[in-house]
Amino acid sequence: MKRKLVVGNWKMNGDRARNRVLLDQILGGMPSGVDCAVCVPFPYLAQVNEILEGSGIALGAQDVSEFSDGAYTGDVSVAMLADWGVRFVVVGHSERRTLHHESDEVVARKTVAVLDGELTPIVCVGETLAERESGVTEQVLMRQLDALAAVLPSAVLQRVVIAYEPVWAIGTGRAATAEQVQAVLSFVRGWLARHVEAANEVRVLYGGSVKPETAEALFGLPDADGGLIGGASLDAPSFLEICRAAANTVRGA
Ligand SMILES: O=C[C@H](O)COP(=O)(O)O
Repeated sequence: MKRKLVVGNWKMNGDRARNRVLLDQILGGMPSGVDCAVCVPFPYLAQVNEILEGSGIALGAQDVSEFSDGAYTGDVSVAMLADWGVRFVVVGHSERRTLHHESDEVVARKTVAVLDGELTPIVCVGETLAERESGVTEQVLMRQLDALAAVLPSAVLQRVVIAYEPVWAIGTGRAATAEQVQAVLSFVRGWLARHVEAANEVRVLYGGSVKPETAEALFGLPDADGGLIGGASLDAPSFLEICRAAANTVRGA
């Protein structure tokens, strides 16, 4: 059974002093048997890279430009992220899709850029509450995933991490039920089976109000390979407990 991956997405939170305290606590309690990354705001990449040096916890970013360089004021390229030791890049988070109007095609092009730069994209997909209630969850996921397959050959697509994040569960305290999550993860796995050679090797994460109390049940689902954690990743005891839950689901299997 593959190790689970737990990724903390700090979103637009933190400052140098708080980052140091949070990471010292996390580094002091990180269990073995789980892969872990933290995706931090751009200004803190250098600081966090230095703190994480040699720790086994990977550094991640929360967005990237689809372009390699040039007149793109305010944007950050894949090469710049790699320069600071970044290994994972969240792409197409629903907050960027909504607040920055990122289309499926933009998300796909950013994913290509990340893969071209030899980093690992964590591509977020998920439906809104209105879409779920209208019964079009699978169509939405299919559209978001098909946009990736349109620009990525199968062998390259194999290297993405997919994060299923129902928009209605993000930051709301209302996590999807285990049944709801497994149904969608299995749909994603089925899509992968049609597009890549080794669908079971691709990591598929769940994100949306994951808490220490719900982590083990969610990560223990047949198609879950870990989680993308927002709010709870800012609290070291909660994040560590979520990481332990991820490690336990593998040990107990
Ligand atoms: O990237 C993380 C997700 O948006 C989940 O955030 P949350 O755990 O605060 O609901």
